[in-house]
Amino acid sequence: MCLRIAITPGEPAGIGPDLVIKLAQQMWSAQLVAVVDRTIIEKRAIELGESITLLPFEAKTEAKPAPAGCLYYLQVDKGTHVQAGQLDEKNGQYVLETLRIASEKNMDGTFDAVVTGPVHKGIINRAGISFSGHTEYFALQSNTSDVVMMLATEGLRVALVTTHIPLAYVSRAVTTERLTKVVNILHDDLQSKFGIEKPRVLVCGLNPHAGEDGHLGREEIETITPALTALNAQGMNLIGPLPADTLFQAKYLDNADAVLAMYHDQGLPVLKYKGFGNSVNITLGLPFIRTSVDHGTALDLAATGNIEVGSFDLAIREAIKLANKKALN
Ligand SMILES: NC(=O)c1ccc[n+]([C@@H]2O[C@H](COP(=O)([O-])OP(=O)(O)OC[C@H]3O[C@@H](n4cnc5c(N)ncnc54)[C@H](O)[C@@H]3O)[C@@H](O)[C@H]2O)c1
Ligand SMILES: N[C@H](C(=O)O)[C@H](O)COP(=O)(O)O
Repeated sequence: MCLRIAITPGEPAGIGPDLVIKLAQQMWSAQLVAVVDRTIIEKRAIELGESITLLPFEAKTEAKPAPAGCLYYLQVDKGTHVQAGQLDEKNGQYVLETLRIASEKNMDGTFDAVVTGPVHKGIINRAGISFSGHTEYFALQSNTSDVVMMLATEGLRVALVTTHIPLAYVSRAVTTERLTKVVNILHDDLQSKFGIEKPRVLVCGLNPHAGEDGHLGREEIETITPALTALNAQGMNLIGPLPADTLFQAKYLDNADAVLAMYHDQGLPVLKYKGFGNSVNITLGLPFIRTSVDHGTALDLAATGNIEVGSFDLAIREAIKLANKKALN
C-alpha cells in the first residue's frame, strides 16, 4: 500500500518552499502532496536554480510516489505576491487555509499524515487571526480537547505540559487536570506509536531545584507530586518532579523514554542544543498523524539555497513510519 502524506510548506516567504523543492529531488516511498499555491513553488525553484515538475493531485486515482524531481500538489490560492524573506500579512489567511485543508483531508482519510513546514505565528496574528501554533490549531480543527507537543532527536524525547503561552501564565496552567491528561496522552502514544511497553518518564519540576522543599515555590508540593503519585498508583513509571537543571544528563536519560517539561523553554532549548536540525516535532493525542520541523521560517535564508533539510527530511520519514505502523494495527 502506498501512503499519502500531505505537506504544508508553511510561511511562503520563509524556507518552507525551499525545503519542499529540495526534498522533492529524491523519490519517496509515499505519495507526498504539497498543499500549496503552485506558483510559489515554481517561482522559488527558479530562484534556487532547481528544476521541479508539479503534478496535480487527484484523490480518486491510486496513490503512487512521484518520481524524483516531481511533486504532487493540491492548489490553494495565495493571498498576494510572495517575496522571499519578506513577510506579508495578506498571505496569513492563505497559510491557515493550507493547514485547514490538510487537517480536513486527514480527518476524512484522504491523507495518512501531515508534515508541516514552518509558519510565522506573528504574521498570522497580524493578519487578524488568533493563532499560537499548529499544535493548538490542529487540536481545534479536529475537536480534540487535549494534545501534547513532543520533540524528539536521537537519544532524547521532550514532551511539554504547556505549549505556546506567555511565561507569566505557566504556573496557573500547570494543573492536576492538565498534568493528568498530558501524562495519559504521552504514556498512551509512547506505547502505541513508539512500541514502548512500560514508558519511563522523567518529570521536571516547575521551580528552580524543583521548589527546594517549598522554599522556592509550592507547585511541586501542591500540584505536581500529588498528580504523579496518583498516576504512578495506576501503574505508570513517572520519576519526579526532578530539578530541570540537572536531569538532562546521561545518568538519568539513559534509562528514560521521555522527559516531561513544564513549559516550552524549559525543555526545548536542551533538545535543540542536542539535535537542532535533526529533530522532529510530533503532535501526540491528535486523531491523525502530524509531524513537523524543529526550526522556524528562517526568513534570512529563503531563496539562498543555504539551508539544512535534515529536520524536514526526518519529519517526513517519521510520518511515513508512524503511518505505516498505524496501517498495520
Ligand atoms: N514548526 C513551525 O512552524 C515553527 C517552529 C519553530 C519556530 N517557528 C516560527 O518561526 C519564526 C522564526 O523563529 P526563529 O527566528 O526563532 O527561529 P528560526 O528557526 O526561523 O531561526 C533560528 C536560526 O536558525 C537558522 N535556521 C533555521 N532553520 C534552518 C535551516 N533549515 N537551515 C539552516 N539554518 C536554519 C536561521 O537562519 C536562524 O539563524 C517564528 O515566528 C516562530 O514562531 C515555527
Ligand atoms: N514549539 C515549536 C518549536 O519550538 O519547534 C514550534 O513553535 C512549532 O510549534 P507548532 O508545531 O505548534 O507550530
